[in-house]
Amino acid sequence: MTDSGPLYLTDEFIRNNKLLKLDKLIPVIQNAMASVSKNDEVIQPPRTIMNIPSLNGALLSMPAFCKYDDALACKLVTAYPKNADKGLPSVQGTVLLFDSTTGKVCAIMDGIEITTWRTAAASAVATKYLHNGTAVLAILGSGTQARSHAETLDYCFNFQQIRIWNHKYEGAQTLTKELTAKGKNAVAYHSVEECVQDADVIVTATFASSPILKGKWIKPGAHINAVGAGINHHSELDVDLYKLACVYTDTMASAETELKGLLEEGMTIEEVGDIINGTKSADRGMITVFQSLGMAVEDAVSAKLIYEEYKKIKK
Ligand SMILES: NC(=O)C1=CN([C@@H]2O[C@H](COP(=O)(O)OP(=O)(O)OC[C@H]3O[C@@H](n4cnc5c(N)ncnc54)[C@H](OP(=O)(O)O)[C@@H]3O)[C@@H](O)[C@H]2O)C=CC1
Ligand SMILES: O=C(O)C1=NCCCC1
Repeated sequence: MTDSGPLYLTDEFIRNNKLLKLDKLIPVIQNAMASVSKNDEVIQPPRTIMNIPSLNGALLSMPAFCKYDDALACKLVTAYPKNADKGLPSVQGTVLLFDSTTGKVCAIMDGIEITTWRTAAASAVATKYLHNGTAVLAILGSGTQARSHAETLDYCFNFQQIRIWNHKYEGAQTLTKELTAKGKNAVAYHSVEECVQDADVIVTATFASSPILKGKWIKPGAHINAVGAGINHHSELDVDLYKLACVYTDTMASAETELKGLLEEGMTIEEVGDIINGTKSADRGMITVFQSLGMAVEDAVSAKLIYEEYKKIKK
């Protein structure tokens, strides 16, 4: 019996062959978020986060199984915030996709495309279920996640204006120019306060280790997708903002450890999946925060989608 070994799909191949298109990815991520909040459909142990302080880096191990998509996978991902100095992405990874019936590895995939788009897709789903307005999008940060969030949220909600702030203004200008070249009404800002004033939807996607976004700047009813993980996953927003808002996350199992600081402040946190499933209802008049942690099941269902799309083009 011959075995040619697992398929290997690079980020470039996934990107060039459009194996992760938003119209297919968003429903798959929505279903994964909903499934997490139904007890029997996802197996996803809290991820291992190995911080390496001497190197200013971290390695995360993220296994998951999703019954609905029959997706069994494990992502290993690193976060090295200073990598831009070396011309490398800050977040890099590899996803192993397994045959769930035998445990055999069927594909090895680079993890940048998956991480980039599944994170933005999760924010889009959260925005859809927690918010009504759609006029102004403000993005804090101008890196990979800022880009994918601009594209994905605009694809879903067709914003009238996209505002960009970055701690280095040149980054905001560069992303603004890219968006303008794609026909968007995009504006770069020097000040966070001005950038988020009257914004309907805000994204924070930075490595900031102390708050960059304050509650007093946010208009009532605005929705925030807090994506960045600096020192921890809740370092970009000030405590006043969390106190003003209804706070949601993707999985409480990870929140117990990764959002311990917020829980210890007495904050109530709920899963977006419960809102999708209709088992809880969102108060849409309130400021809402989706504290995105990132889930292994999102990687698993994205890898499965890529694999299925790959099989179609190879037929
Ligand atoms: N929730 C989730 O599922 C995921 C979360 N993440 C997190 O999202 C964040 C962004 O990741 P990604 O876009 O891939 O990274 P990038 O390196 O591509 O972008 C990082 C952005 O943060 C800015 N930045 C860096 N340091 C600071 C600082 N001290 N204060 C304010 N801004 C800063 C950078 O600006 P400049 O380049 O000009 O220095 C850049 O705009 C990270 O925290 C990452 O860990 C990533 C993947 C998934
Ligand atoms: O979910 C992920 O993938 C990540 N989350 C936090 C930082 C790095 C990647």
